[in-house]
Amino acid sequence: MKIIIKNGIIIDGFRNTRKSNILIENGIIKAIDGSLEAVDGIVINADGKYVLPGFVDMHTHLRQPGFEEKETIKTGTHAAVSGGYTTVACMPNTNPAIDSDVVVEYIKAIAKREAYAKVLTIGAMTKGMKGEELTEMSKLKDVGVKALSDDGYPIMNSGLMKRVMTYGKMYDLLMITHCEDKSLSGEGVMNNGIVSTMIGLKGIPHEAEEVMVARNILLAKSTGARLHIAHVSTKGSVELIKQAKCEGVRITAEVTPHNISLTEDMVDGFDTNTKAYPPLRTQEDVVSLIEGLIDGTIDVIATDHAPHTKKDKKVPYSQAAFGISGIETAFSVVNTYLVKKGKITLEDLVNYMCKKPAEILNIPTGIKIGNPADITIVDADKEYIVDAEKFKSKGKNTPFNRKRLIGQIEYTIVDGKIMYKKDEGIE
Ligand SMILES: NC(=O)N[C@@H](CC(=O)O)C(=O)O
Ligand SMILES: [Zn+2]
Ligand SMILES: [Zn+2]
Repeated sequence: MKIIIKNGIIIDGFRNTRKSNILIENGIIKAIDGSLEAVDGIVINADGKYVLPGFVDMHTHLRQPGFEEKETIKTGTHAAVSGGYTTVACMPNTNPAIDSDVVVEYIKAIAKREAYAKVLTIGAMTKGMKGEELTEMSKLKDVGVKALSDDGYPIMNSGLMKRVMTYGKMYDLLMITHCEDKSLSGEGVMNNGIVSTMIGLKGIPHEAEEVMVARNILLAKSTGARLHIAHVSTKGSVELIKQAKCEGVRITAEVTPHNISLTEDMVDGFDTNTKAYPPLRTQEDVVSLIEGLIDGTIDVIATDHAPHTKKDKKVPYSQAAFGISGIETAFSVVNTYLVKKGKITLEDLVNYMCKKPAEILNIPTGIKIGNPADITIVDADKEYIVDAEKFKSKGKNTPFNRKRLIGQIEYTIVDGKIMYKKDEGIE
């Protein structure tokens, strides 16, 4: 099957932006040429649109197996392509956790049958994510996990974390850490500060994150493991990561779209859709996270797509589940709050949402001849009002509901197949 994408502005991921045409054949980018003529295949008119490499999300919760009422591999990847993502790496906090080769194979089998996007797996660091016993990393590596993480269940025991990193280094597996010192975050449900005091909710202090960022940096330094800090949310963490990079520690980091666009003030009103780990922080933190992206301290924007049911969220704030369903709004949030405000360019967005995560996960990316045809076409100026009820995700839990955002996904092409087209359900 052939597809030709005509007259779009191509941001190829190699800092070479130009107006041209792309020919896709047998799932591969076959030619990029301004003089390409129509072929006997599908012609997509991308005039006035941007043609980008497919987004890569290195932090997605697909919930299957075990929490299919929140999301499944099918609905989560349907949401992914409607958000412009062609590859997602799924976190292991499922039930059972992704802590053995059997669970990885199970996910791969379902993804092969049902997924709209490519699914990579992240294995657990400890069995059942209990923070007690290491998983069999060599087996996980053999079945293709891209990284290890106990996301959601931070490993409090430093000795154990050091052993995880020592073995992780042996198998050259990326260590993705959710940095939260439970003894400091305690019963907290939002950022600890003026707002939490005013509205009477228990706070999570910034040092709950920073203590663990610092510890994990020290352990990565001594073991030589490759460390990736998940969902960085504070100014102090940015400073610690910056210093670690200066010292040559093998470290990368990500931020979420919500942590670089919203602040703790949103919690006033008790909308449980603002509740996530890490919590929405202060304006000073937001500024520092964006500076971190710009100066290269932070490498990646990852969604931490964390779908929950209405039942999980329709409870008092303190009891609601942590997490935001974010994969369908990620592009427009980053476009609205960063690109349209002149803080970063669309080329930068491609760097944070395609290039860097693909490099860290060691998968091909970018629009160049011979690469898999993973392509997202966007209208960067189109405004729309978010309607969570229309999400493909089962999780309608978004703090952006009914907000006006700029930028819409027009097409998402995975391995040369159109997996999403705006206004048209592709089932
Ligand atoms: N981010 C969240 O608030 N929740 C995540 C877990 C996590 O990423 O820590 C979830 O699985 O629901
Ligand atoms: Zn986490
Ligand atoms: Zn997560």
